[in-house]
Amino acid sequence: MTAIDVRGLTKRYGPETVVDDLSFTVEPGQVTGFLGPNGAGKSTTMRMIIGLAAPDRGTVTIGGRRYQDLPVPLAEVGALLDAGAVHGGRTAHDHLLALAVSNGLPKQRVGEVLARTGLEGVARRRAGGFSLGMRQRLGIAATLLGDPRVLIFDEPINGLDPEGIRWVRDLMRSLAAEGRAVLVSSHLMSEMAQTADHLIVIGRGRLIADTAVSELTRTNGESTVLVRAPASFAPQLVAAGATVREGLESTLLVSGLTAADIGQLASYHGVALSELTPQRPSLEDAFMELTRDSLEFQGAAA
Ligand SMILES: Nc1ncnc2c1ncn2[C@@H]1O[C@H](COP(=O)(O)OP(=O)(O)OP(=O)(O)O)[C@@H](O)[C@H]1O
Repeated sequence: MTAIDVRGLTKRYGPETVVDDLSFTVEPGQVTGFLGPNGAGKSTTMRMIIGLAAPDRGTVTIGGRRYQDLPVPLAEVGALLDAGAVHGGRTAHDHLLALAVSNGLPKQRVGEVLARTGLEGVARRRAGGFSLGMRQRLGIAATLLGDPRVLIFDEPINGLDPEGIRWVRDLMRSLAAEGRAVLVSSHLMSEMAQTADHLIVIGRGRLIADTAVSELTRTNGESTVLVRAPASFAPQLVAAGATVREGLESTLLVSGLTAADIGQLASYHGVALSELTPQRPSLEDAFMELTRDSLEFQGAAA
């Protein structure tokens, strides 16, 4: 069954429509990346999914039911929208215990989620003194308390160090491998390329793309070819209609011609190529291409 089903979701704040007729589904067993430039409406959409904001139009269901109708919400969906929202005076253990008791969840889950998030050693320390990375782990531990089938994380790697980022990435992947649906927002495309199986891309509240990660990089983004050749070849490429940029270590990054075209051109001019490598467009390139028209502020052309 579809884990999260968003249909025609619309939210206005004053005159602004910040989420605009948005429809998508989040499937179990995979990480779905929720991407968009700042202000695109990702957090607002996530807040509507878990009933923290009311849509002006449209519906959201989790496993076929509205969040408000879930008997024990934490047992169906865990959401981390703001890692800072932890009672600083409580220990990590007591924070989780209070959550478990008030939600009618078994107390032994506290030890289990502390273990899963690597917080056992600091369980008796006050959360107020935690580093950002530890607070993030504690926030994630709370989402796992009810052993939910659906998990929602808003920018979970923001501000983390490389080790913390890797830990969050591995956890998301393992949660999906257990058959859970994982929706994770980010504006870091490179991160999503390594974490997500599927992508929902939005801009100005509207759906821009709903696609497998592999498909997005295949169909979007300008493809380039890395060429290693004598410098005299650059003007010949330009004359043949290519756009040429300088790459690292005296390489040329060529767009507008295929590798086969470049090979033929080199042969025609008697140029010896020592490398000719088509570059796969990065997810970052694909994303920039997709969202170019939906950015609120565009840098002026140099
Ligand atoms: N409670 C609110 N009242 C008024 N405007 C709001 C409110 N919440 C969000 N907005 C506006 O809605 C738009 C979308 O914000 P949202 O936080 O959902 O975007 P986002 O994609 O999560 O962006 P970011 O990556 O910057 O967090 C923004 O223009 C924001 O200023």
